[in-house]
Parts: sequence; structure tokens; C-alpha cells
Amino acid sequence: MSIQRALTIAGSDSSGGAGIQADLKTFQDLGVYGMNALTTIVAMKPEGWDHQVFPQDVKTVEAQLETILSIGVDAMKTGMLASVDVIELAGRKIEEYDLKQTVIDPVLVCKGEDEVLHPETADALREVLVPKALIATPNLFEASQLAQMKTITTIDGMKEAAARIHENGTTYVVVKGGKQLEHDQAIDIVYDGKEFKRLETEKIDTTYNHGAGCTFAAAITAELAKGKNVHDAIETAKQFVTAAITHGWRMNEYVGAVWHGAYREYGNETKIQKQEV
Ligand SMILES: Nc1ncnc2c1ncn2[C@@H]1O[C@H](COP(=O)(O)OP(=O)(O)O)[C@@H](O)[C@H]1O
Ligand SMILES: Cc1ncc(COP(=O)(O)O)c(C=O)c1O
Repeated sequence: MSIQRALTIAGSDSSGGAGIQADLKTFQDLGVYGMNALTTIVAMKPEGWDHQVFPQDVKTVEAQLETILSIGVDAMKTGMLASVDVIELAGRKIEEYDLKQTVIDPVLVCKGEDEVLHPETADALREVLVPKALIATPNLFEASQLAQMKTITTIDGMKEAAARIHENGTTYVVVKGGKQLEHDQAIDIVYDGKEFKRLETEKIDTTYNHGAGCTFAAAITAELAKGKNVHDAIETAKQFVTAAITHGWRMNEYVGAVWHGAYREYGNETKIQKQEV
């Protein structure tokens, strides 16, 4: 039996919706063997749900990567990276091991938190790591940081950001409108350097969406590991994450998370509309 392997370099979300937990659950559900290098640990205060971060030393991250890369991977993704050192390390490993199937999810904030958790990482992501991505998956805030634009509020703004990020070296850019874009559909713009494609689904009226971004990028990674082409991998990921959001659940008074098992349990329920824009 041949097993496809995926790596995530990301943080631990103790609440289980986002981070490496989302990534490994998603890899498993899509039939891919998951491995992880843990960069930081996020814990939430039971009263008020304030996020606390406990970054791991760069040597600890490197030791994990040495283990995993000695085994070999078919695709990889990055999520929350704790420091500039860890971002530079990830960039070096991508080059050293010639990792081509690389999804960079440039995580800067957690939903519901306005604060950038590791603010010094925005420049390093833009300069060092995102240019090495086969696919980068910024949300509107992350796209504005990477493209050095003011707040993005329109489809044209999303296209401009995608073009700027592509110009900087990324092969495919997916700017996620998601909940942030004021529109009754959940719209993502995919850019390959030639054409802009608009992927949209009905917007689900929920706040139980913790982990949606990680789950989307992890599903793309799993599909790449299985040998899918980029556009098909992105479409399957959009199906996977929409199912997960549709079946999101309330954790407590502060947060609700996506249900990663929904695509496996309920199948592909989502209608995606595609058009060139
Ligand atoms: N309410 C929603 N209904 C349907 N799709 C959504 C919704 N919110 C986000 N999405 C989709 O989920 C994926 C992840 O997006 P998003 O939640 O914006 O990422 P992030 O967690 O990085 O902010 C994207 O494809 C986005 O369009
Ligand atoms: C470790 C970690 N990674 C990533 C995220 C981003 O989560 P989301 O997929 O909701 O954008 C979070 C948010 O809490 C997190 O704790």
C-alpha cells in the first residue's frame, strides 16, 4: 500500500479547532499520513478566552523537521510560526530538501482577536517564506500585510493583493474573502499569474468558524500530497472547509469551532460557483 505523507509546521491550538490539530485531523480525513513540527503553543484563558502563546525554541523546531524530512513528505504546509528564526528555518528547509508542494498559510491573527500574535513575523513572511510558496492562502488582513496595502474591502482589492503577492514570487495565490468580505457569498480569488478565478459558495450564517483557515490550507496540502493538480486541490479544500463550517459547533460562550469530520460524514454537499473575473 502506498501512503502519501504531509507535513505541517504550525502551532498547537489547545482547543483543537485550528493549528496542528486542524491540520492532522484534516490530513487523516482526506486519507493522508500527517506529521508535524510544533512551533508554538496557544492556550486560552477560561475566563474571557484571552490567547496566551508559548513559542518553542528554533532548535526544537529544527530537530522535529530533521526527523520528518528524513522520512520524506509529499506536500507540506505552514501555519502559525512563532518567530523570524522559525520562518527563516522553514525557508532554508524548503530549499535544502527542494520541497515543491508547499502551501504557506500566513497566519498572523486568531479569529476574534484583533491582536497580531507574533507581529514581528509579518515582514519575514513577506520577504522570506511566502515567495517560496507554491500556494499562499492569506485572508483579507494577511493579504493586506503581505501586499503592503491598506484595508482590503472589495474584489478588486483582493485581485490587486493577489497580483502583488504573486509578483513577489508565489506561484498561486488564494485570497480568502470568507467572512471578512461584505458580501452574501463566501468568495475566494485564485490567481496563477495569468488569470483570476473567483470561487464562491453560499455564506453560512455562523460564528462557529474557529479553525476554518487552517482546515482549508490543510485540505489543499492533503490533496496535493495525493497528486491532485493545484486547481482541483483548492476546489476540494473549499468543499471540505464549507462542510466543516456548516457543521461547526459551539464550544462555550466565546467560541465555536468547525467540525473537521463533516466532509467524511456528510459528503460533498457544497455547490461551488466558478468564474473568471
Ligand atoms: N461563513 C462562511 N461561509 C462559507 N464559507 C466561509 C465562511 N467563512 C469562511 N469561509 C471560507 O472558509 C475558508 C477559510 O477562510 P477564512 O475563515 O476567512 O480563513 P481565516 O481563518 O484564515 O481567516 C475560505 O474558503 C472562506 O471563503
Ligand atoms: C495555533 C493556531 N494556529 C492558527 C490559528 C488560526 O486559526 P484559524 O484557522 O481560525 O484562522 C490559531 C487560532 O487560534 C491557533 O491557535
